Amino acid sequence: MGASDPTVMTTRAVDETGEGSSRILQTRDLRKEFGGLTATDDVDFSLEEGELRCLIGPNGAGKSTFLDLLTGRLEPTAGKIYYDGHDITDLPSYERVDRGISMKFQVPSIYEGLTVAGNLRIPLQQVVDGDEFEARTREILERFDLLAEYGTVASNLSHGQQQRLEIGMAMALEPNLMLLDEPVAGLSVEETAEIADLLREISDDDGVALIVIEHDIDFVESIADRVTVLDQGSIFREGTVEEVTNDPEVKRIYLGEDH
Ligand SMILES: Nc1ncnc2c1ncn2[C@@H]1O[C@H](COP(=O)(O)OP(=O)(O)OP(=O)(O)O)[C@@H](O)[C@H]1O
Repeated sequence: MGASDPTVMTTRAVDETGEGSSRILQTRDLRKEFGGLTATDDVDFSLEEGELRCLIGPNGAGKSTFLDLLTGRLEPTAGKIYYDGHDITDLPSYERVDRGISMKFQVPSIYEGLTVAGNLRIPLQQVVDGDEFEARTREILERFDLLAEYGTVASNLSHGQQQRLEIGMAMALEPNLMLLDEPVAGLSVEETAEIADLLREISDDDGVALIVIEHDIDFVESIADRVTVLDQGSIFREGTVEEVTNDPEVKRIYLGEDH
């Protein structure tokens, strides 16, 4: 996609009015500089509703910076972010959350001193009335296989359970787009498979679009609809898992020749 491509301009103009596009997210020339370093280099990215996209790339490629721009944790140096047809570039994080963008960061952001149910109540109280509260808490805990841990203090959960709780907390907000930074880092094979199943379900059954940053290429292969490869702040390749993992240039910069 180039800035001079007239079809891109037309699609985006329609998108801004919210008409006729199934894209949940688009960025336009999105740029982030840190001093003299360009971490995000004029990125044009788009994501369809309900799509599960993995973001891969070498260390320092700009993956976390890109996600932080989408969440509003970082302000872009230039460029635009469109969500559901609307320009959200200048919206603060909490308004993005209100509009349906949920985030799960690399470092678990659960409250370790609260019980599992207590953690879930924090996002739930933003969306559910008193009457439904308890039923909805139990429903989510059951779905994320945590009902037996209802009263457990979160610091006593396994790492895999903590990750599931945090994804459950993100889902409690009934998002349309969920952003996850390395959700299976440090998990066992079994725990990783559980998270893979959950993320596929969230995309397939709930119709939530997901962007998942991940280094574990086997995990990427098991979940992604499409993959975006970032390198030096730019989109290097985009395609199906097969297209991307079989690309000799991607193998060279990222996967290693013998993958
Ligand atoms: N707050 C910051 N101040 C200065 N430079 C930063 C800051 N955050 C990131 N960078 C730099 O921006 C570049 C992109 O970093 P980023 O963390 O986005 O990459 P990444 O692809 O997520 O890497 P990794 O896979 O190692 O997490 C790196 O060169 C990094 O050192």
